[in-house]
Amino acid sequence: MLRVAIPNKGALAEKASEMLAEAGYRRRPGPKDLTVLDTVNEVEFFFLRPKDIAVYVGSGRLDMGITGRDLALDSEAPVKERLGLGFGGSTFRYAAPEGREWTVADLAGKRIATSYPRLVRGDLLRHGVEAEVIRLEGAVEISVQLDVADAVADVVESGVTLRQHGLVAFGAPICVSEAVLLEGLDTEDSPARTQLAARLQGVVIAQQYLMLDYNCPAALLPEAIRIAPGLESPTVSTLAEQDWNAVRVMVPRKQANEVMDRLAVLGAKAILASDIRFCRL
Ligand SMILES: Nc1ncnc2c1ncn2[C@@H]1O[C@H](COP(=O)(O)OP(=O)(O)OP(=O)(O)O)[C@@H](O)[C@H]1O
Ligand SMILES: O=P(O)(O)OC[C@H]1O[C@H](OP(=O)(O)OP(=O)(O)O)[C@H](O)[C@@H]1O
Ligand SMILES: [Mg+2]
Repeated sequence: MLRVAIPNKGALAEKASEMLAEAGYRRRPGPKDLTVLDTVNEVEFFFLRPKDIAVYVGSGRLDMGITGRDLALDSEAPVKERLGLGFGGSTFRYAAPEGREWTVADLAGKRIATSYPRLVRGDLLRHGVEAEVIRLEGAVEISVQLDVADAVADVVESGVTLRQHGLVAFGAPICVSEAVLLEGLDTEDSPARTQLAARLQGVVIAQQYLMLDYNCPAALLPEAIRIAPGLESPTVSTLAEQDWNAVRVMVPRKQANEVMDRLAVLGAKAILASDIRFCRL
């Protein structure tokens, strides 16, 4: 039985559970259940605090886990990323009161509030900066106006919370994060482990790509394929109308409109984009 940790609450919990349900795994029956046994797929899920998940996986007591890359780094647990899951995206950044140009070197001798103390200490060490790291549980951005800290290091998603508290981010991001599927450093693949990773990858790709269908004069096909080359090679079939082809190709969701515009300008017709629900590549 594969033992897998899932966030029980917080920013990643709902999407992690939804992604596993899309991948065909059993849902948690109630919001307070701490374990779910999926006997069909030979997986037992443990619903844990996202901050603790890398610790459990690193200890070898659990085989895999879903949590944030930034949380896993801060845990310093011996784990590695098997797969990026494409949600829970954020950056982890220094920020300080607006009105002057800050650099990381300016943090020397300052008090820095954060919920990710090990991540911050490691980064300060790399920069050769000595500063006091103050560990807070949350609402870190308020610590500067309450004079508990001079600067913060925190998760930035939209940047709204920083702006609301008169702070500006500076320096390169300490971490560019997303939700990840983790496993221990020395792990052997089992059918259940390979299946979980492959199914989740199928959902990630299905969410990141669209299926594009279009009709195209045969003479324009090479140029059309240059515009949308697909993951491996587009499927090309012949239409009843002479010298026309029907083409089917996967395109990244973010580029879909631009690709459709370019195909239309080229002379393609009946360009249709549709969702992909699941896939195995
Ligand atoms: N807007 C956001 N706020 C907080 N965390 C976010 C956000 N967007 C993405 N994340 C990611 O979610 C993870 C934090 O999860 P966590 O459950 O600790 O969040 P939380 O909502 O702050 O929960 P709690 O406040 O109960 O600790 C990190 O990996 C972080 O990068
Ligand atoms: O850039 P933004 O979109 O504003 O998001 C980032 C903010 O959201 C999170 O706080 P959360 O609501 O989780 O509260 P917490 O600080 O108590 O964890 C995070 O810790 C930042 O404060
Ligand atoms: Mg939080």
